[in-house]
Amino acid sequence: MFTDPDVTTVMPQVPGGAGLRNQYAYDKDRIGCLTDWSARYGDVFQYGSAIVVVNHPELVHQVLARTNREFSATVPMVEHQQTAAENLDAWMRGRRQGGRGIHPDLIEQCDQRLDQALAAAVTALPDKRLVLLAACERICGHAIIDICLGDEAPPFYERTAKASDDILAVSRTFDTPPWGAGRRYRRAVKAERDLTDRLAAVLGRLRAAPEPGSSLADVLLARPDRMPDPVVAAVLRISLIGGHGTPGTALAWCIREMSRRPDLLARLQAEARTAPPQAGEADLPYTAGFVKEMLRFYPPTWLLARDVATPVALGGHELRPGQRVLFSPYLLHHDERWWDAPAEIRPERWLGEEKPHAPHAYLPFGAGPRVCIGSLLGLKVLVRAVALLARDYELNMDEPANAAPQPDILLVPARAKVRFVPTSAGQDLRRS
Ligand code: HEM
Repeated sequence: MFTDPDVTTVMPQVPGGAGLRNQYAYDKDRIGCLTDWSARYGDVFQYGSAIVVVNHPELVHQVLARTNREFSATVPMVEHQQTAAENLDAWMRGRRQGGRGIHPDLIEQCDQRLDQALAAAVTALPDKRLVLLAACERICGHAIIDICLGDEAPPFYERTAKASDDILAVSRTFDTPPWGAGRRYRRAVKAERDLTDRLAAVLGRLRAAPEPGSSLADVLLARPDRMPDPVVAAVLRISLIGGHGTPGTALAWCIREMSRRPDLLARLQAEARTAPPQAGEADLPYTAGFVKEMLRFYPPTWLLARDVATPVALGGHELRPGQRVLFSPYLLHHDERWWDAPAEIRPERWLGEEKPHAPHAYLPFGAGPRVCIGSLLGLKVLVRAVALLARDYELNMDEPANAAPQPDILLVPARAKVRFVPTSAGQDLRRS
């Protein structure tokens, strides 16, 4: 447990601050630099005057738990809001409704639809070598759009992919340069509005001619407490966008490791091939452990940020507005102080009753008031996608070892190609 010292101390600084030499070193090897600086300067240090890096689970937890108060996070755009405070308020109200919208009970109702959607998404991929990341984004994106919109899904596939790219491009990171931000921001606003308008039209049609169905839209519209349409549209819009790039990136890491590690693949195949049809996560414990381990080893959101909103003390240091706090789930997930043998990929570590890590040291979905709202849905999509691919496909990946981690806005595998070849065993199982 980390306890704040009573006395405020001077924060260690990276010598040379945010100067060119450090920026160059950081751009060459972001994770290596942050790891090295943490080892040299401790769990809280300053990089230039504006950036504070925090690398202790207890302190990161404090920052996440105090978000929307002493710390602020980027707020997704909400229509018709005049001020930042109104926007935050509207977003948090929408989030609460959205949290209800993708409640576990509702996700359960979509199980069968999800399996069909995943199978259809993989089958629809061209039968040739494909860029791994793009293929995985398509699989997860299509599946989530299908769960959300049912028969209304197809016109949304390409638009959501574009909106997701445009919105990701305005996400703030350590190094986002200010130039071009206006144009990028306008593009993101336009893409998001376009989705909102199209969703409003879909909801209008579904309300006018309701059909019992199993998509998330059907489930939300059928709720007895009648959620207002703009809220249903907001839940669906954030689910479409959130369900695209990040789960796609996580699936790409799963495929890379399945291609590199025949021992892991054999266990995944054995479990998937003996699981009952419509298997739930309880029938796929090793697969679920594998997915959690992949999210530990390669957290797509490897670096998160919060801005200091009011003067605040953290770990015995005074922080002031204008400073940004950075913390890396990747660093926490690979730290021997909080994990046993973190450099090894071991799905088994997740099979026991106890959590395999120190408190607050596992953050693939963030935490606190701005935790990911799609964590349950994201996990479910990944577990079922991995089971489907292990059961029915041979994964022919070019040089998986070359798909090295690239820490950009997300932690993505470097350009690698894969071909999904249906196996005869898988086809027999599907027919039976
Ligand atoms: C493996 C899959 C996923 C991962 C690793 C992931 C990760 C994350 C993380 C780390 C955050 C918090 C960012 C921060 O604290 O600044 C976040 C936020 C968010 N996620 Fe996910 N996510 C995943 C899937 C999804 C899905 C499927 C959805 C949609 C249903 C979704 C919707 C969102 C939304 C709307 C937010 C913003 C919450 C807010 O700012 O209040 N995510 N995600």
